[in-house]
Amino acid sequence: MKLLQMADPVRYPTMTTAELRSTFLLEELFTPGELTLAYVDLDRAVVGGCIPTSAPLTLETQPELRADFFCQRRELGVFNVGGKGTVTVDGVNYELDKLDTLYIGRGSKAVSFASVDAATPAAYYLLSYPAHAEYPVALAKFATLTPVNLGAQETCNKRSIYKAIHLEGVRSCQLVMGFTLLDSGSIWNTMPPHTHMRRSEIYFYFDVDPVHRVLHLMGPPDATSHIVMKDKEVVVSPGWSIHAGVGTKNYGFCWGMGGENQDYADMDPAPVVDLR
Ligand SMILES: O=C[C@H](O)[C@@H](O)CC(=O)C(=O)O
Ligand SMILES: [Zn+2]
Repeated sequence: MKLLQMADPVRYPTMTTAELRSTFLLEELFTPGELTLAYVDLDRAVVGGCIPTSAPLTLETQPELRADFFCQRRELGVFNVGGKGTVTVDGVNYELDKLDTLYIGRGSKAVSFASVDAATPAAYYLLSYPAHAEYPVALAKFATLTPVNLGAQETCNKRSIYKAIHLEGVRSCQLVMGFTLLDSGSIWNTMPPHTHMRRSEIYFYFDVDPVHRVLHLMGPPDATSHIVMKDKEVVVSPGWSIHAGVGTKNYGFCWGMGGENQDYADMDPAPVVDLR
C-alpha cells in the first residue's frame, strides 16, 4: 500500500505545490480491473478505489496491517459512483446502484466486489478506519436517504447533503460517511468552511467532468492553499485544516471522517471574512 504521511501546521506553510500534492492528495486509485489501497497515517485511514470488470475483485489483507483479514480490526465504508454492482460479504450479496453506500463491520472475513455489466462497471470508493466494536453490515440505498438542502443559487453553493453512515443512520464504530451533490450551476462546497479538531476528514470528488477541475481549499483559515483535483481523486484534511472547494462546473463528493466523535454538527466555523 502507498503510505501517505501527514504534514503538521509548522511544515505546511513551507510546502510547494508538488509537496502539497504528494502529501495530501491521492491520485490514480481507480484503474479498471484493479483494487488499489493507500494507508494514511492520520487516524489510520485506509482509502481505496475498485473497478471490477469481467471478474470480481477480492479485498485482501495487506502486509502493513499485520491482520489475518482486512476487517479483522477495522470497519469499511463502500460508496458506488459507477454502474450497478454486487458486493459480497461472507456469502451475502448486496446490490449497489450508483450512490448507494455499504457499511461493512469489523469481523467480516470475505469481501469481494463485482460489476453487473463490465461495459458499465461499478466504481467503488473505499474508506476504512480501525474499529474497537462490531456493528452489523448495512446497506444505505440512495433512494432511502433524506437530503439536507443547503446553500443558494445566488452564492453558487446550492447542494444536497446525504448522510449514510452516522449517528442517526447506519451505525458504526468511528466512521461517519456521506456525500454531497451540487446543483447545476452551483460550484462551491462547504463555504463558509470549518475545521473540527475532533475528527479528520477525507474528500473524494466524483462526477467531475473530464475537462473540468475542482480547486480544493485546505490549511488553517488564516493561511489557505489550494490543490487542483480531477475526477475520482481523494484529498486528506487534518483537524487543523479547512476543507472546501470550488469547481469549474458542478460535481459531487463523498466525505468521510474518523476520530474522537461522530457528531456531524461538531464544527468550528471559519467565517469567509477571516480567510487568508
Ligand atoms: O464535516 C462535514 C463535511 O465537511 C461535509 O459534510 C460538508 C459538506 O458536504 C458541504 O458543506 O457541502
Ligand atoms: Zn468537515
